[in-house]
Amino acid sequence: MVTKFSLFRPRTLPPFTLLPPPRSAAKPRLIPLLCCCGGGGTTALAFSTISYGPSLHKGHSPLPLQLPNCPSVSGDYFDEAAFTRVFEISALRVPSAICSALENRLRGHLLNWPRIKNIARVPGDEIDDEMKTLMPQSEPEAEDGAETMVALNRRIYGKAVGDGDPLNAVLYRDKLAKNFNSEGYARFRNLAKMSRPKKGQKRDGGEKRVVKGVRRSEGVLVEVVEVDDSEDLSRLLGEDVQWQQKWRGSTRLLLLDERYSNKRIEELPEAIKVVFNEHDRHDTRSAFELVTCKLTLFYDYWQLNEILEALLPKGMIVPSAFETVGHIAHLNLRDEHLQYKNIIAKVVLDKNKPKIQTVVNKVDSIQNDYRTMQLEVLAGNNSLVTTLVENRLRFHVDLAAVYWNSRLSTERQRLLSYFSHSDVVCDVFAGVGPIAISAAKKVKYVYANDLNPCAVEYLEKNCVLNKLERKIEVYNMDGRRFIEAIFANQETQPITQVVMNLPRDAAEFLDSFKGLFHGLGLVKGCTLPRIHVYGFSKAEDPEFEFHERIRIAVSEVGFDVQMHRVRLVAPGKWMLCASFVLPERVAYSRRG
Ligand SMILES: C[S@@+](CC[C@H](N)C(=O)[O-])C[C@H]1O[C@@H](n2cnc3c(N)ncnc32)[C@H](O)[C@@H]1O
Repeated sequence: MVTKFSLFRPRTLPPFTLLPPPRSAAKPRLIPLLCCCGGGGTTALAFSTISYGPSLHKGHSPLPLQLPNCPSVSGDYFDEAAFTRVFEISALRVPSAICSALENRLRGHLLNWPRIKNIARVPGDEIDDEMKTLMPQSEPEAEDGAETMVALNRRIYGKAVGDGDPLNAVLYRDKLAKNFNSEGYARFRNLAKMSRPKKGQKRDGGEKRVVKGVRRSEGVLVEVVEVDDSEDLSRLLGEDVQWQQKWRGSTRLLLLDERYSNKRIEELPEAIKVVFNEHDRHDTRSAFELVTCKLTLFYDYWQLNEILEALLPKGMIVPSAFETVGHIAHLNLRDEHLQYKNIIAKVVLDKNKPKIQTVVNKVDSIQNDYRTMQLEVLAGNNSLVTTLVENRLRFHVDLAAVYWNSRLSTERQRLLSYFSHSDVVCDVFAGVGPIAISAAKKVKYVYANDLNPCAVEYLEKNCVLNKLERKIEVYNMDGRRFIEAIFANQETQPITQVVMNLPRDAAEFLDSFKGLFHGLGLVKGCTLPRIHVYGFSKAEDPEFEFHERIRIAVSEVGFDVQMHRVRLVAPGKWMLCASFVLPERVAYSRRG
């Protein structure tokens, strides 16, 4: 499987560039653009008009972004915390029961950022179903917060402490202590969370801002920032306890579009105002309110290209693609990337876990006979033995010792489509068996061969793994000898299809077919095999050039060859597949 990212150059947002305005007619706001400078990793603020959506160039950063090319930073390390960005956005806090209906109604006004749900939970106010049955039937008719809690205590425990009078704070605290653990209510897990108020949350002007309600998943955290000027009982009771405030019940946050950040209700669009007015906001028992939220996006949130774009030097092309073989991501880094190879590998690993466990880079081009790759493990575990699935078949592969190329899976499918159930296939360069084993599922019988003993070992394992060992016979020979032996053996079934997938050299093996049928006592006119031979060509007319090589190899000119361009393996270099029926004159010629 090949994971593709489009080739792109890092986006640079020059200060004061005018970008398309946000979706609303509202004026684009100027917000700080965090950028990294080489001067000891300090954060400098530049200003830029912003485009819509989340960006590492927007929001507030608790830490300066340190680039690996900064002199003070090691090329192998970066701090994930530098990718934390905090955005202040507005949200409607609404009763959970009506939240879906409101979401549909306000869709065009809700936050529409990738991978961020526009509904967020506020864990502290969740009520279990069990608890709901104990609650008064209709929320609006409920008593105020204190009375509600006393009533609850009575319903749950019978006679409550201080029965007859509202519980004072000390008694209430005492009661809670018996029923809370660090997670919240021991029995009603979601009811509330016990935590101490965070220090230093005083805002300018003396207002206390309580950050409340937490949801962190996939690198996203939503917190409600509530302006709380009531008596500071939360210090005593825990910040999530709504002591002497309205009892809201279960609520949800509908995150509003970024253009409504820091707006007052009066400034919101009519659609939201109408909804708001339908719910009497002056009713202290109503859960409906406009709140400010802190939306924090962590390293986990950002995508591979966004992280690499920020880490790699300006103007450097971000690595665009990698191949996956089972749990291994296989990079093919350019020279310019090599000094950042560990960082690139770490990000690839982080962003593709758990499927990817190992990241490797090809060290050299394939040059050896067994077509194996020189790989360097850059991140993750060191094992290059993996299992992968192709065409609903499983293959064990040791990338250090055998050839495998997932990019050829489409080509293998194309080839298989030419085979029928009556075919007998001979795979001369079978590797670990992607063609041979897939063919065995469809055709009558397969003879599979490879020169590499390790590939043959895996080929045999894979036959068993796919329960096809009865339909495949495996050989470990040189291709030329194999062709001669398999066609000379009277006991083998007549071969109808021959696959020769060794693009660099396979055409040179075609002379093995010359005179192969001569003297075998076969009747002239019997079915001759169809040969599928692969090759590379850098010629201007690759089909013509490859055809020529085939003609020369078999010393015959007058036969039809069907050509197929498989893929460009390098600029100007095609991999081709030529298919033809072995010409009679070649098959029955006298052997020299
Ligand atoms: C390009 S790989 C193709 C493997 C398999 N068909 C696939 O698609 O994965 C070529 C295979 O030919 C094998 N090979 C190389 N020279 C050979 C030879 N002279 N005789 C037989 N096999 C050879 C290599 O070991 C390698 O597994």
